[in-house]
Amino acid sequence: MNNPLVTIDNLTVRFDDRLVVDRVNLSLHRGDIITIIGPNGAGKTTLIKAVLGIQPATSGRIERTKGLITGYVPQHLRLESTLPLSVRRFMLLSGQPLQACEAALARTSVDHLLDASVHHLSGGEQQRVLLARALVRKPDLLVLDEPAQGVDINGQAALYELIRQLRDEFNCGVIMISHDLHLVMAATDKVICLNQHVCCSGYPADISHDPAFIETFGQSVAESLAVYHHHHNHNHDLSGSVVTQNHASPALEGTPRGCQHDHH
Ligand SMILES: Nc1ncnc2c1ncn2[C@@H]1O[C@H](COP(=O)(O)OP(=O)(O)OP(=O)(O)O)[C@@H](O)[C@H]1O
Repeated sequence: MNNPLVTIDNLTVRFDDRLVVDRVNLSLHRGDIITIIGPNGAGKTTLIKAVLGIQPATSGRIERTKGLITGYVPQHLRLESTLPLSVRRFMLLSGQPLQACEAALARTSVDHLLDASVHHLSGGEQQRVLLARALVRKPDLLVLDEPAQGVDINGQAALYELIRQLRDEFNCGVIMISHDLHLVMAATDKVICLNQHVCCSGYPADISHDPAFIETFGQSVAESLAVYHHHHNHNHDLSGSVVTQNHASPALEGTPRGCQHDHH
């Protein structure tokens, strides 16, 4: 196994004493596609910002391989709407030459939009332009915050396929957040279900049966994806915090709070 691009060890992030990420461990290698799923406010964006090095840890350790080049597709593209901005100029803001920008746009199939205004792109076009900008520096690690938002269902499948191809071409690692559970199950390698702490993680075929997954996403979603059981003995309240129960196994002492179940 190659050395990890990023290692996260017991990462905890609090905002004003509010626990948002709770003792998360993660390591990301070249070739990995890791998808983080979880409810709104579960700490997903905070976690990937920590991976990017733009969110400091309250405690724990984030280690990134020396010289790591990251490409980031943020959740929202916040641009001053009164400022005229073409795709060409937006791409050049990356500091890379026009030729590299054009090649990246061609790779995500939006090179025909070079002279279009970024303010007038459709949802799908915008995501592909953002992906091109993330690619232009030939990243070792692609970090994508809901890359398929605003993209229609056929476009979503194509986008996930493109991400897989890019992983192969660039031999990079990919970590992304997604709410498109069916596509995640079909198109990613490893899934982490986050609700402040890691509720469950593993390969899609396993995680879709995990009671922690069922608890987080509901029975009907889980049933549409499949079912199987292991012992899971914690619950979450509405804020996502773990509701302590009295029957935690002594054998699991020292494991992160809320992870008192077998992992797959
Ligand atoms: N810089 C910040 N200062 C204070 N609170 C923050 C900050 N960033 C995020 N939060 C809070 O931390 C919690 C987790 O936010 P985060 O964006 O990580 O969640 P998420 O899982 O990505 O949610 P969503 O699926 O809705 O995008 C939220 O309650 C959010 O309001």
